[in-house]
Amino acid sequence: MAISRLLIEHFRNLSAVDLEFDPGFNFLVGNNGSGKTSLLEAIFYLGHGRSFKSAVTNRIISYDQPHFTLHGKIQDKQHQWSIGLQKLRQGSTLMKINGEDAKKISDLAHLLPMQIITPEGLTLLNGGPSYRRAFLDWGLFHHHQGFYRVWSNLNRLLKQRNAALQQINDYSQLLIWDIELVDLANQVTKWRKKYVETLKPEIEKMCQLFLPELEISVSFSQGWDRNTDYTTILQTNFERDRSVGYTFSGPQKADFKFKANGLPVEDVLSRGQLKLLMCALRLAQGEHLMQEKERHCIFLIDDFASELDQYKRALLAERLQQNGSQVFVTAITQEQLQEMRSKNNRTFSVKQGDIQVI
Ligand SMILES: Nc1ncnc2c1ncn2[C@@H]1O[C@H](COP(=O)(O)OP(=O)(O)OP(=O)(O)O)[C@@H](O)[C@H]1O
Repeated sequence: MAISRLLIEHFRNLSAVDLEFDPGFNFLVGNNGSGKTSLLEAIFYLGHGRSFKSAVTNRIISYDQPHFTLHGKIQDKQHQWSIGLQKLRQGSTLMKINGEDAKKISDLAHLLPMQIITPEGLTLLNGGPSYRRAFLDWGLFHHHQGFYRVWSNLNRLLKQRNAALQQINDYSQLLIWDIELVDLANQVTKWRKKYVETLKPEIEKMCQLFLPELEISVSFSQGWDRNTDYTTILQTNFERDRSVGYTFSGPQKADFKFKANGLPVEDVLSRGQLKLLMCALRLAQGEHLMQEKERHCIFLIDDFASELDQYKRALLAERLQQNGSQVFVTAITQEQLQEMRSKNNRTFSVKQGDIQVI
């Protein structure tokens, strides 16, 4: 999957951009504040319906403009799609796929599997468990067609149960929710466990390459005691859940943890090592998708040079070239990109929101 052309209107400081990309490497070079990250953010927005930087969409729309518009042409070996997304300041979103209205952002997300390697992305390792659940669920979303429906139902049901907990005083009143909740929780957990099992060898291989000096181990916790069935957990936790006002245990508490030589990575690794581990995880997940589903991810790499030494930069470049994905990389100067140069690449200069091919 690759973006061949992208039109952007009123997205941060990118007021009018029309670019044709290389299916391989695309380098974005420019000074601080010129608009490099904004371009990555626009691509990310097209595939997720949200930003990786800001939760408030109105801050992304160019100042004094009523909306932003993104329009992309996407292609794989056999197919081509035209996708569009417009976000209005008063809140509504319009989405189109091949000229037809798209109802759900998940339709766009299916077309554009993406991996980001940005400073914000370090939350995968040093942020809360929700970031690591999102990592696993990203994989399940792209590997299992039915995952999104089950996952959405699970979240909806948990919300309803939490609201009900504040109003009832007898567990029997919750049973109607819990029978369905247990089924959904078990299904999501079964998928997550299986995914971790199949991804683990890929992660180990990639960690050997990027962090050979460390022994990285991964572990999955499902969100409740693994020796007790979820039905029993919900029943026995009822009074506690009622007193805190939400469902304390369950798949909404699952985590996927990483240790280096037996210690939590966020406590012992340097920032550069954390960045390398993040690269290893993102690459492992992208390559796993390619092997299982023959689908290429698009890699968005912001501030590529920072915190990586020359050798590690070359290693990341080599690995990305081998897997044949489309890659977008930002840097302040062209020199920082020396290790990334390959046959297929295009370089863009970014100056105050104006982007030109060099
Ligand atoms: N809603 C908006 N409307 C217009 N401009 C904006 C908006 N939000 C942010 N900006 C500006 O857009 C510019 C784009 O910043 P961006 O993060 O893309 O820079 P960058 O080239 O990645 O810089 P750096 O190398 O410092 O990371 C900044 O100057 C910022 O102040």
